[in-house]
Amino acid sequence: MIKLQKATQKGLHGELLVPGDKSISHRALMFGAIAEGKTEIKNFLTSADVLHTMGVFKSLGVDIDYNDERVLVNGRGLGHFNQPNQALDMGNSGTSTRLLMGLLSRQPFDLAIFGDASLSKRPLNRVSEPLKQMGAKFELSQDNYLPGVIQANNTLHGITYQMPVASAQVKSAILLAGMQAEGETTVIETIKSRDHTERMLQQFGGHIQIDGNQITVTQQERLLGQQVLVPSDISSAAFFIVAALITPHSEITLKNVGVNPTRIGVLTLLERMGAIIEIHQHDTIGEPIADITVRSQDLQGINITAADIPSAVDELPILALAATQASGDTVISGAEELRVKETDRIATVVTELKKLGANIEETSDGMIIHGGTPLQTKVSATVNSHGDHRIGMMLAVAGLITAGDVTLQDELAMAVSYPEFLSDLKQVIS
Ligand SMILES: O=C(O)C1=C[C@@H](OP(=O)(O)O)[C@@H](O)[C@H](O)C1
Ligand SMILES: C=C(OP(=O)(O)O)C(=O)O
Repeated sequence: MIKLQKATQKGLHGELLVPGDKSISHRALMFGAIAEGKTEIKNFLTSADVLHTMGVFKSLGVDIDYNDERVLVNGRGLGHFNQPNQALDMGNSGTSTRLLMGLLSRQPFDLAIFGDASLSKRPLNRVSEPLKQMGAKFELSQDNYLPGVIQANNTLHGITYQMPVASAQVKSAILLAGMQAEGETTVIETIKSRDHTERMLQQFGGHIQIDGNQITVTQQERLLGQQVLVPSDISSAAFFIVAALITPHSEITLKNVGVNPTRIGVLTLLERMGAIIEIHQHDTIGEPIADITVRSQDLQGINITAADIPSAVDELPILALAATQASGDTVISGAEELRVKETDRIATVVTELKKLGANIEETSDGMIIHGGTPLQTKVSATVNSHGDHRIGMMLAVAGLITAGDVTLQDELAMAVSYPEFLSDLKQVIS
């Protein structure tokens, strides 16, 4: 439990390099492990979720060496893992679980998998169903949840799969299995989700065909170890971008942020709300990177609909906070996916922001935020992350501008994606 810091009259200032991208760090370990030769990863995120992916590969016999400068993965090639002598711990990480169910769906031995209480409530049939159509075998609690077993299996075959839900985890699981399957595997998306798996497969020398929202892979002969530079995580930068926008007299620059077009929904939505965001893009290979500068600014409410959600899915809690300070209403719809994240993020955002005086209502697929309400507590308020890192960080940003004392419970959840968040926040408070 901690007492949240407030912004001063001078606002928030400074330059920050937020940690490496979580989605890309998971994938760099995965591709490094199945490639031949060494993969060196720089600006790797050492947060709890990614360390669970690393732990899984160590249990599977992959030699991984890491220090503050870099991670070195000694790849074993596809299908050359050792049988682990314990169940694989996925912690709190949906990305580890779902991507590894695809990557490990063709192994000569059973793999028991488990996760924490939150992860054990998150649906897995969205990946197990298409993977079973490819020949994979799973035993899951109530056919849908952890704990479970990825059963021994030596053949996979390609499928064509029209995605019923916009999810990069589902798409990636199918592609990672498709790389080990006979024939072609095609995934068709209605709304494009983050494409880090596709980009990294290309970087590691794999074959992939991308035609609009249709992605096809075939069995990969061999992938070769690479140098991977992980951009700073836009999902982490988003907390500082909104903090600067809603705290008077602020100006913050975020360095080397990943601005992959499938991830920048938070920037385009804030721009629709009236924010002026300076984006200075650098030349890079693989993933685009930019320095982002933002100053405090008046915002207006907007409508956020289903087509906007995939590229901003993890940023909706912090966007909801921005909307409490905008003039007019913000209506978020088509966001039912938020109900199956680390918490039901529609319910937790609404419950916790109400404690700080926000005028916000829950709907079945989103929320309505009546903006322009100053955040304040009568005397003091205690808010709770509910064990969800993004809810904890959003509340810490809300605390900056809330009149009255705010205490945050379960702040340690932030370590899932951003262990140094509170000290970085302290650094920009003038
Ligand atoms: O593929 C990924 O790395 C992720 C995909 C998203 O999940 P869904 O695929 O469930 O939308 C996102 O919420 C998660 O934080 C990371
Ligand atoms: C939803 C998230 O992650 P995951 O699905 O990997 O647990 C997140 O980081 O907000």
